[in-house]
Amino acid sequence: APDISSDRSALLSFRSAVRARLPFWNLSSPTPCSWNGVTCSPDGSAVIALRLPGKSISGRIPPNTISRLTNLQALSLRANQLSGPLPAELFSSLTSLHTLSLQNNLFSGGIPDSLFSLTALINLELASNNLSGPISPSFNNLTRLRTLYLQNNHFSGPVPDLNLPGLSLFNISNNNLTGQIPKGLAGKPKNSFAGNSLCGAPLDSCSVDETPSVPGNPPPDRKKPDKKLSGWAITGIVICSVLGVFLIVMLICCLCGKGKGAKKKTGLPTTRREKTVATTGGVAAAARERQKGGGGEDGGKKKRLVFFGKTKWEFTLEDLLKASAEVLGRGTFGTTYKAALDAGLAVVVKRLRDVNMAEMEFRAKMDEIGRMDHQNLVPLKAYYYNRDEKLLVYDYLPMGSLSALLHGNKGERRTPLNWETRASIALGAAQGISYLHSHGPSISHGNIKSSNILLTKKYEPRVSDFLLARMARPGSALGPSRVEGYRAPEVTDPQRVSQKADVYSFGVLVLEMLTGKSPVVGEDGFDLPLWVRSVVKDAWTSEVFDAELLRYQNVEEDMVRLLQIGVDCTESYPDKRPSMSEVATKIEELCRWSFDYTGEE
Ligand SMILES: Nc1ncnc2c1ncn2[C@@H]1O[C@H](COP(=O)(O)OP(=O)(O)OP(=O)(O)O)[C@@H](O)[C@H]1O
Repeated sequence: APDISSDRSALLSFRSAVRARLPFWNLSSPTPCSWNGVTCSPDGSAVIALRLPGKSISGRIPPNTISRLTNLQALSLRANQLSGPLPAELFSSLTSLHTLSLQNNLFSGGIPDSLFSLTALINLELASNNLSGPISPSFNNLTRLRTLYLQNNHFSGPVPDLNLPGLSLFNISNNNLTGQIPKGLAGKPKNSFAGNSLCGAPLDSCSVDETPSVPGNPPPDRKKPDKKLSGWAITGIVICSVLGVFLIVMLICCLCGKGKGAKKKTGLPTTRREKTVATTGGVAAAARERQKGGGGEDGGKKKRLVFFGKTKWEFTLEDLLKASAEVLGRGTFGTTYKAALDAGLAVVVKRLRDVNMAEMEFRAKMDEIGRMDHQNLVPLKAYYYNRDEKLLVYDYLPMGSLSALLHGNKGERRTPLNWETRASIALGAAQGISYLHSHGPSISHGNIKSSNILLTKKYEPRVSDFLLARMARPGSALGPSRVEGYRAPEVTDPQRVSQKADVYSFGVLVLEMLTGKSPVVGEDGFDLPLWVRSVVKDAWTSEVFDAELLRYQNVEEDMVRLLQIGVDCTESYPDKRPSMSEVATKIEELCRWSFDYTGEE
């Protein structure tokens, strides 16, 4: 029979064996049921869940501690520094486990067979460790499995044919897996398999030599020892590539030197972050081309940039054309460049594509955008219009976008965003959007997402790209894939995004900031608000937060409050969503409460 005092002593042995930042446990209490991270059965007779994510627990899981919690149904030790082999001892004793999360640790070696005896398992998360060896077909024993996360490890060999009807969240990306994806997994999203040497649906089909030669054969277990490249071959390839790139660069330089003034088909750089060769300037070449060619009727005033606000320094279109440009990316409305003007000033130029607006209408629209003036918006500095070329000029924000910060390279040089910064970014963005909404019920941003939240050096947010959504030609680039994750369910026409739909997108953004998960996961239909709701419903709330946020102790309750705001904003029915100004007020209250936010610079 369950005995809470023996569970209590098991927890205490665990606690003394790990010198971790464990939460406060009131040791004078006779039962552990009120201890932080501990959940008991309703009658208080046994510990059924232990959740200690992000508590700096390192080394091996101490034997004969957690394994004595034999009624445990949920165990999360994710985002710690646990190492050594996966705890086989634990798996053989915790037979009631339905959720096991050991994600983001340093476990190594293979998966012990005892794991496959945990037949009650529903959620299994072993991602982001150093696990290796094959993925065993014995996963088929875990017939109730709904989540299987094995990504970011070193698993190798073929993918077994898994026949688990309930499996909805599945990811084996970024391993060393090879061969053909079994038919049973063909319906899973592409991203689940990325970063391996796999072929077959949903990825590209296997080339002829990779498919079985006799029809009906099982998928080949591709053995490719002969395909391995020797160190010398790799060195050769690297040297050739470097030489190749060098030659191409030289060639471009020569062409540009000769071609000054001469017409080139296009001066636009094509690759991301590619620097164009000075003076032929990326934006320049194309714009100049159009001016001379199609835009011949333009004269006088029409050639000028129209400036807004108090600009200390006005530059001319010529200055812009002379500047060297760097492609920042291709967005919904065209290509975005960073242009370095003389005197060390940098601006961002958006070359609009697919905008077929009459001149009057376009200029009126620009005036409307140019009038928006708020500390949390990226102001439109200037614009240029002629029939074939429309340019928008903004300030350049050197810290880049929130999206890049959240999902960009998680290398060591990167400063993780702490709770205070994230909450302040959410607040500033809410205030910026709320300011836009205050200009009338028909005014909405239309394209709220993390790549449109730019940051200053002090990590203050500036919302960009506002009011542009309505300019996209119907059916043009505002394609579903890029914005889908943020788009409210009722939106059918991306040109008509209501304020309540903005609130929905903002809610997704808040959930993105808290979970660290990108809502734009591609064609796999991952729905961030739905996922957060399902995890919260399972009373598993602390599991949703980004591992980086879990370092910050004592703010979990505040994080849950912000999470609730994000959940409220993403209600399916627009009328149930709060207004943007309500959201801004709530987040401001939360910031004042959580870290003495004063609202002053
Ligand atoms: N003013 C700016 N300062 C610094 N980086 C910027 C600025 N404006 C845009 N960027 C960055 O340039 C890249 C391309 O931006 P762009 O707006 O063209 O595309 P997007 O934001 O990905 O999509 P969309 O067009 O739908 O908004 C993005 O990474 C964005 O964060």
